[in-house]
Amino acid sequence: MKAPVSAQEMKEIEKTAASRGISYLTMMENAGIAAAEEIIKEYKPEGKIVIIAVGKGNNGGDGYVVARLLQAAGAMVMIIMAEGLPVTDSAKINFDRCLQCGIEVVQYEPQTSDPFFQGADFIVDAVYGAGFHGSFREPAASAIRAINASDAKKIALDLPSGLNADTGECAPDAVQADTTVTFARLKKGQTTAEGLQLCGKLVLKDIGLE
Ligand SMILES: NC(=O)C1=CN([C@@H]2O[C@H](COP(=O)(O)OP(=O)(O)OC[C@H]3O[C@@H](n4cnc5c(N)ncnc54)[C@H](OP(=O)(O)O)[C@@H]3O)[C@@H](O)[C@H]2O)[C@H](O)CC1
Ligand SMILES: [K+]
Repeated sequence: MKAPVSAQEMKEIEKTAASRGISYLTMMENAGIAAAEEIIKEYKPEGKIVIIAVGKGNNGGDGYVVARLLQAAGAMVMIIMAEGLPVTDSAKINFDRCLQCGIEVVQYEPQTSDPFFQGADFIVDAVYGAGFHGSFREPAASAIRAINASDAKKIALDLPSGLNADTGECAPDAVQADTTVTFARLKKGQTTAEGLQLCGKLVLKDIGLE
């Protein structure tokens, strides 16, 4: 198996792939397809309630792709934005695609959103991935507490939100995942005992970068 990488090393691998003609949008689509395949195989979400919690970066972008694919697979999907609208180009495109598919996308608001987290069969954690640093700030902090408080099975994309990709340091209240689907390479933070524990079952998926 290839060596685990830091967030910066992952960015370099993505940059090299981009220079070979794989667009960032394709990388995001491949990541979403890989995660959705694993969720469908492992959890059979057809007819189940799936809440996708998204951040504003590319991890959130992966979440928008997963939302579209799980809806196509027959799940009842709703997206909750924990940090507002997407800010990266690829995430914005996938946000628009979700709207075009008629997927409900709402802003996290504790009173209305927490019951959705409580009633979900599955929660996909796409709030933060390799770009996370520091500690949680509101409103994401409350959304992440609600995710952890839910009995739903939790699937994290790339890393559980709150796990530092480089150091394995875990923010207080970091998402405790049942399964983490990580893309292209393991991240260094997933090799520490605490980081690995937070990931639950860790699944590495090739997304065609190397
Ligand atoms: N590995 C691959 O080949 C691919 C990975 N993809 C996915 O992209 C993410 C990494 O995306 P990135 O946009 O770099 O980072 P994140 O989405 O994890 O988060 C970045 C945003 O979150 C903000 N942030 C970070 N920490 C905090 C915090 N403590 N509080 C509030 N906000 C925070 C950050 O803002 P800053 O300006 O403060 O840095 C960003 O806005 C990777 O994990 C994969 O899931 C791609 O899909 C392509 C293929
Ligand atoms: K995540």
